Amino acid sequence: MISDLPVDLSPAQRDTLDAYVGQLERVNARVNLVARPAGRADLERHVRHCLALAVRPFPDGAVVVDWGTGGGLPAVPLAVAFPDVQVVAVDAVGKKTEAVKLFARRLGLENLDVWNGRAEAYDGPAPHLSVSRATAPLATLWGWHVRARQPMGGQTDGAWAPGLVCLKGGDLTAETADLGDAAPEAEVVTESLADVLGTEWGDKAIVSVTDGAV
Ligand SMILES: C[S@@+](CC[C@H](N)C(=O)[O-])C[C@H]1O[C@@H](n2cnc3c(N)ncnc32)[C@H](O)[C@@H]1O
Repeated sequence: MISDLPVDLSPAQRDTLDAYVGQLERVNARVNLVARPAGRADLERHVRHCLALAVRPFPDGAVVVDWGTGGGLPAVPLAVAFPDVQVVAVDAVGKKTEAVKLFARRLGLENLDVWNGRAEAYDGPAPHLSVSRATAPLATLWGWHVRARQPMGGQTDGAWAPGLVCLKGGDLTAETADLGDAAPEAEVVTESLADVLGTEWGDKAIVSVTDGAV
């Protein structure tokens, strides 16, 4: 069973994540969903990475859009961890969104929807929060979020504030500066994953972007 998760999950949720890893491994053999190597241990590592976003809860009832979900990362792990959140997995590639639809059906994830198309043209359920991993620079992600978002109508103590929460790696100086130029009102907070997942994750971070809108 998948271990060392940065969040407490029930045995049933862990079983679902295990089943997801199995499905991803099988489908990835014919549709390129996750970059190789993509053996079971690699895929479990991707799930662990995505669940770092669960260091803070997403508010119950929130719509959370995952821009550029690929094989469902982080959409699927978040839908498993937060059954009271509606997650929408967005990707431009139809084969990928078809695979994520299959996973949602097979895993019984009723809170996971899928939208196929380019993020720039998204007209699915409006996000209160957006998430993303390895898809686009911060300024682009923030632009997609702001164009599509709806107000949450308040903030939940301890939970992520309405806005963008994404997983990033490497030097973020240029990306953050570009976001500042495009959206001077945006506030960026970067948290090292070393604190969440251990020191070997020190080159990766959770980056959250808000602008005071709730
Ligand atoms: C490197 S993959 C990352 C996939 C997944 N988030 C992960 O962490 O494994 C980037 C994904 O973003 C999608 N993508 C890139 N630009 C996009 C856009 N403008 N609209 C929708 N999807 C996009 C690609 O099709 C691809 O599946």
